[in-house]
This record gives sequence, C-alpha cells and structure tokens, in this order.
Amino acid sequence: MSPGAALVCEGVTKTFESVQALSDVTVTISAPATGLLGANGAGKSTLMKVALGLLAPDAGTVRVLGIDAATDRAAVRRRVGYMPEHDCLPTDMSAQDLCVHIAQLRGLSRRDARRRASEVLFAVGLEEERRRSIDTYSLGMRQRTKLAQALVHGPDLVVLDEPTSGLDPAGRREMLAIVRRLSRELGMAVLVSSHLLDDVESTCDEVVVLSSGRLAAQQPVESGPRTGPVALRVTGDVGAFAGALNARGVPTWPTREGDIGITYADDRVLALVRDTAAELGVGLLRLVDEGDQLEDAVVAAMGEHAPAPEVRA
Ligand SMILES: Nc1ncnc2c1ncn2[C@@H]1O[C@H](COP(=O)(O)OP(=O)(O)OP(=O)(O)O)[C@@H](O)[C@H]1O
Repeated sequence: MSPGAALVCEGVTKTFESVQALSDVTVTISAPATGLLGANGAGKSTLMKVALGLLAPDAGTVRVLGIDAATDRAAVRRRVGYMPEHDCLPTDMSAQDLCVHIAQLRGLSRRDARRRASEVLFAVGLEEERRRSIDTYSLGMRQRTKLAQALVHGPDLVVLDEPTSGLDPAGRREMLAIVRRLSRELGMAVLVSSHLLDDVESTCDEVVVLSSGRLAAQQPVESGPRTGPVALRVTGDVGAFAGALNARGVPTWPTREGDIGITYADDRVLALVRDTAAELGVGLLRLVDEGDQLEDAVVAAMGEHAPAPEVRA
C-alpha cells in the first residue's frame, strides 16, 4: 500500500440488482484533498460507502487509512468522518446534542464531546443556532450540521458526499470555503464528491473522475497562475462592463456561451476586471480558463451523462 494513502481500492466491483454501480475500480487516493467527480449515477456515493465499510463490494479490496474497511468498521468510524448526501438528521434534537451524542459514540468522553461539539459548530458557522431543534433549520444549516457531525471526533479523513447539494450560491461559497480549510488549515485528508468541476477545482489538489462506474481519469488540479483566453460571466449590464474594460485597454469579445472573452496575461488584468466590476456594480459570477486542460480532460472522461450500465436484461 502507498504510505499515507487515504484510500486504496483494488478491483472494486459493486452491483445492485441489475445495475453495475462500480466496475473493477483500482485507484490510490493520497492527495491532501481529492475531488470525486462524475455525472449522476456514476458511482461516487457507492465508492464512498464501500470505502467506509457501509457497503460490501462484490469483488476487490478497499483500505482506508490502511484499515480494511470490510473487517474493521469500528476503526474506520473512529478515524474517518462521513457527511452523507441525503438528509439523515434527527429533527427533534439540537445540533449541539446531536454532535455530543455522535462524538461519544465515536469514543470521546462526555466532557471532550461537549467541547468538540461547540468547537466544530462554531467552525461551521452554527454557533448561535446550535441549541435550536434541527427541524427549525434551513437546508444550509442542515448541511452544516451534517458536516459538523462528520468532524466532531477529530477524524484523520473526512468523506463528504455532495456537500453543496441544494445550497444557494452564498451557502455554496461558504460550504466550499469550509471544505477548503479542512485540508489546508486543519490538516485533514478530504475526499469530496461533486458533479461540478468548479467545486472540485476550488477545494481539491486532485480530481478522480468516475464514469458509468469505472475510473475514467485521475489528474492533479493545477493552482498556478493562468494565462490565455478566459471567459467572464457577470450579472448586470454586460455591454457596459465590456465597454468599460475596452476603455481600460482590455480587449473583449463575446464567447459562444454568451460570456465575455478576455485574454488574461497577468494579475494586472484581473485587478482591472475586479475594480471595473466594483465601480459598475456588476457581479462577477464566473471566471473560466477557456484553455483549461483539466476541464477538457474531465469533460472527455465524463463523456456522455450515461447512467451506470445494466448488467442484466
Ligand atoms: N441501494 C441501491 N439499490 C439499487 N441501485 C442503486 C443503489 N445505490 C445506488 N444504485 C445505483 O447505482 C448507480 C450508482 O449510484 P451512486 O449513487 O453511487 O451514483 P452517484 O455518482 O453518487 O450519483 P449522484 O450524483 O446522483 O448521487 C446508480 O445507477 C444508482 O441508481
């Protein structure tokens, strides 16, 4: 096994009745933060559940932090935190009580559990509301509660299944910022699934792409400076914004998707874009590197949004 690998899968196959959810997946995940990317039904949740020992594979082996997930689930629970995709929270408890309860289940004393619960709920931005019943929470607050319970016992690896699912743009940004901090500031290994490359690029060091249950690509996320053609998507008066950029010496052109194309030569251009947007009250929604090799590779690997293949008629 690779030293320090968060997850090592060899030949992992999982079939549900007539659907082959995972087909002979062999992959080693050892980056500080890894994004598991794939279309709906590509097998992301199934791979995570197999890694956590929640589902037994039909074939193949899985080691998570060096632990055999199939035979030592208690050790996996102690060292790994899991944020499931779907709502699974008890509605008649507060986030504080839930986190204390879960921390105790994972081996912490009551005193440590209460201290950790307060810390993680503060870290995810639920300090004020932590004593309220979960049934009064918004979707964003529920997502943050799910994240807090995954972190409360201080895991070495945290597995997050679609943490931005259903969130509005502000909630999504906040969630991504928290996810980024887990690996970059708190030193936890992170495995996060998404069907959005933007989410993975902004939080991860590596991307693993699943397509129809198969490993389709594994690529580093480059964080170096970008140059070349870039597409901007903005709110407000797009024409006035493009005109103002032109007047400041930044040539623009309309892209096929209706965005504003510019050439990004250096940070001066980005500063001009930012200042111009602020002056005109225009919101910057998206800045996409048009020559993005990662995006090209991921789009090619994801292929058609094909569902998992049927194995029986
Ligand atoms: N318990 C189950 N019973 C039957 N089929 C299942 C079960 N769990 C998953 N599947 C099927 O296995 C395939 C992979 O599902 P999985 O949930 O792993 O995909 P995913 O990439 O996480 O998708 P999504 O982004 O929609 O959550 C899908 O076709 C799904 O319908």
